[in-house]
Amino acid sequence: MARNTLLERVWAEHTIDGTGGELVYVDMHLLHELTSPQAFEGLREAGRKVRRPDLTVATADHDVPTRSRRVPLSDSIGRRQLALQIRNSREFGVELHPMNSLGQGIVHVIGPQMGLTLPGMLIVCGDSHTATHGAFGAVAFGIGTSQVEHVLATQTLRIAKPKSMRVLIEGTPAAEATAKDIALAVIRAIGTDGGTGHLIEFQGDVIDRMSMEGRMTLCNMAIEAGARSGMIAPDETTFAYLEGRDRAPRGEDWERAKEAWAAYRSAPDAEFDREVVVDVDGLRAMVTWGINPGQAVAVDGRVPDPETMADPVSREAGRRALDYMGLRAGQRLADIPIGTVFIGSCTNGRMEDLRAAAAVVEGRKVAAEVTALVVPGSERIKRQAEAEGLDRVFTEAGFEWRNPGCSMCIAVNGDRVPTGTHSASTSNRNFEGRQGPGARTHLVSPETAAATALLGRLAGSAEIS
Ligand SMILES: CC(C)[C@H](C(=O)O)[C@@H](O)C(=O)O
Ligand code: SF4
Repeated sequence: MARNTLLERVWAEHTIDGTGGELVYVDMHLLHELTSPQAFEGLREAGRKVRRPDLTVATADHDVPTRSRRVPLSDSIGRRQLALQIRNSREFGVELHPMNSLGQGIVHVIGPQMGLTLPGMLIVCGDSHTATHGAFGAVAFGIGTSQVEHVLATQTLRIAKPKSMRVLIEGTPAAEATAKDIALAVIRAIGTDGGTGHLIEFQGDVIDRMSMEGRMTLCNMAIEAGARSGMIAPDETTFAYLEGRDRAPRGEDWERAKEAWAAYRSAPDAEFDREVVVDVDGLRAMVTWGINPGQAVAVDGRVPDPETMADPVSREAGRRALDYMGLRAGQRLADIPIGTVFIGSCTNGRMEDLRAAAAVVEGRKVAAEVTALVVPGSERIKRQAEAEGLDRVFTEAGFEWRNPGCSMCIAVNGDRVPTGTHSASTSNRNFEGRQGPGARTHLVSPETAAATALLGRLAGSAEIS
């Protein structure tokens, strides 16, 4: 039985007395347009209100077009969902950051950016990558549409506590390895079902040194290791990120909050339901070669041979991956021609990601055969990047500079990878068809995506000098 862990502590604080721990209170409910219309419809039919509109915030991200905001949406379901979101938010008094507003962005980007995401909170959203918010020491996880309705109506959720799992990251990665590369290494090590039923707490010196953006990238991908969520104990890095954010506490409240937050950590003698150590010593820039995020190797490596894999499940998955990806065992990753490069998503669409990619791109040109796009994670990030001149760095190199949204992460509004061609993408999922029918996705860091765009083949940023 787990005890004295960060998860246990936050969970206990949210358990509603007399319910045997099965009912928890929700501090922040985030909404997007895809998984909320039916939930509001349910409320309407039952004649109910939103219990705590002050703890409920909505944004438009999945369906928004990123090319031009003025053109009619090509997708009529998307158009309907966006219209319903506006109507529902008005009718139920929910704060909405719609398309073309300063607050708009991918839900997992705007929560932290606005200071809505704070240590010790219990946060839910009808979206699996809600795990991202765990980077602040919050318990944050995705829920289904019927649960969205339950939270809207009651501000509570009936749910069993996940098991707790410690992933201790050890060793010193190579300078080129980013949080994304560490995330891919973790998933490769523990498997895409390695975290099933658990909430992962990441620990170790690498985590202590990691920026908030990096921690969000890592927690974002905990879900791709099968976990319910990811979590990192708050520290000075967390506080420095939050200080002065719109909704973060201020003045004396800030001092008091910081003191309280410092206690959100697993005790030295904490017992987890499961513990694993992942060694990232010397880790290089990583790239996926297959159709799940665990099928990853160093970018200067070769496509593995499934026939040499001891585990029959991995062998079969490897065969299937090579078939879908059109790759041969032993082929150099660097020989795969890349037609599309996508920098964006809730995994790697933040300021630090855009700065890192721009530093690689600056003064260089995108290879002739590559279509490359940068989609900032939020409108504020877009404007900040423009203030820093990053948009010009990208556009002068031949990248398209888009409006914020989920975009090519999930192939909406025509932001697709052409069938049968390869993309380098900073998103988090490389499942068959994820970036369009027959699209062949390679997951990478922003730096690797940038270098790949310049060379027209998979390449780490170390290759650009
Ligand atoms: C649409 C939404 C429910 C989905 C999720 O839950 O993750 C999406 O954001 C994704 O990344 O596949
Ligand atoms: S950016 Fe991608 S992973 Fe993130 S919420 Fe949007 S569709 Fe899901």
